[in-house]
Amino acid sequence: MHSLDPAAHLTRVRATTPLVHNITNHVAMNPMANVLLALGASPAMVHAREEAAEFAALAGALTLNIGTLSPHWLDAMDDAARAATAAGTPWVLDPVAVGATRFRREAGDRLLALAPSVIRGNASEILALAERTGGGRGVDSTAAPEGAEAAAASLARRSGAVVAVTGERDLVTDGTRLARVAGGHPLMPRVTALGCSLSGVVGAFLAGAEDPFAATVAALASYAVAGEQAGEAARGPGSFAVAFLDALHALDATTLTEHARLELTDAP
Ligand SMILES: Nc1ncnc2c1ncn2[C@@H]1O[C@H](COP(=O)(O)OP(=O)(O)OP(=O)(O)O)[C@@H](O)[C@H]1O
Ligand SMILES: Cc1ncsc1CCO
Ligand SMILES: [Mg+2]
Repeated sequence: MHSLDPAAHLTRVRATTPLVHNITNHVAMNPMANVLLALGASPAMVHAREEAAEFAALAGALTLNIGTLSPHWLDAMDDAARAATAAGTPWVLDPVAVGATRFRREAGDRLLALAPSVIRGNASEILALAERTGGGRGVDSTAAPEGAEAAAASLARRSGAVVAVTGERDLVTDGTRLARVAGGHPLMPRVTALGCSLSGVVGAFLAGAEDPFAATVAALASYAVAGEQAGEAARGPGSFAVAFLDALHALDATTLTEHARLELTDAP
């Protein structure tokens, strides 16, 4: 068993069916809900400003995603983040394409100031949020997590959040510890919103977790193992998307322990 024990976190998710409140983008809405259901969580996509704060206080975790943002949604996100923090509910920020436009940069800064528990993005997004470099190609990354280690660690220290950077090999840091998570499959970035959906899965693992760093590593490890297994069955992006839901649903604690490829070290 690994010292981070991802299997214990997966077992908790399955036993508790956490309610995950998501204010996500139009593209991710359906795939993300399906991924969360396949995992064994209970997703709810609730956006209206009139109810976002009230709902966030009921949920086990909240996730905010700026992928297809509008001013009204951003206000709802702000309300939801404040309500989550007041209720002690962990929340995840997914800063989609945060380097691309001024609106996204300002939204990223505004949500970052509300103290997310975890920030999960691709390498270009984390570089843009942390140090205004690494613009990416719209929502896609043009950088690798290896090049974002120092930026992720300093963002974690500055914000108090756990920072997860995904790509071929993911990394997770709380500014002190750094974990690398290998696995997944090259077809994963060929299916839209799998990263957005992963941010939802991180939310599910945060609900009721004592150590958000270990919970985030467990979420990414579960995704990596399911992705690897789906890749064996897939013939392309279409069949991969279906196989991935099936693999996540079938994933059990023993398989996760056997197949998770984790490295734990000190943050730079
Ligand atoms: N080349 C790759 N090989 C293996 N796994 C990968 C690869 N690229 C991405 N992944 C995996 O795909 C998942 C989504 O990460 P990615 O970095 O593509 O998110 P993203 O860019 O935010 O996606 P999106 O915005 O489309 O939702 C992660 O589990 C990551 O480990
Ligand atoms: C394609 C796309 N455009 C805005 S959000 C999104 C989903 C992947 O981030
Ligand atoms: Mg993304």
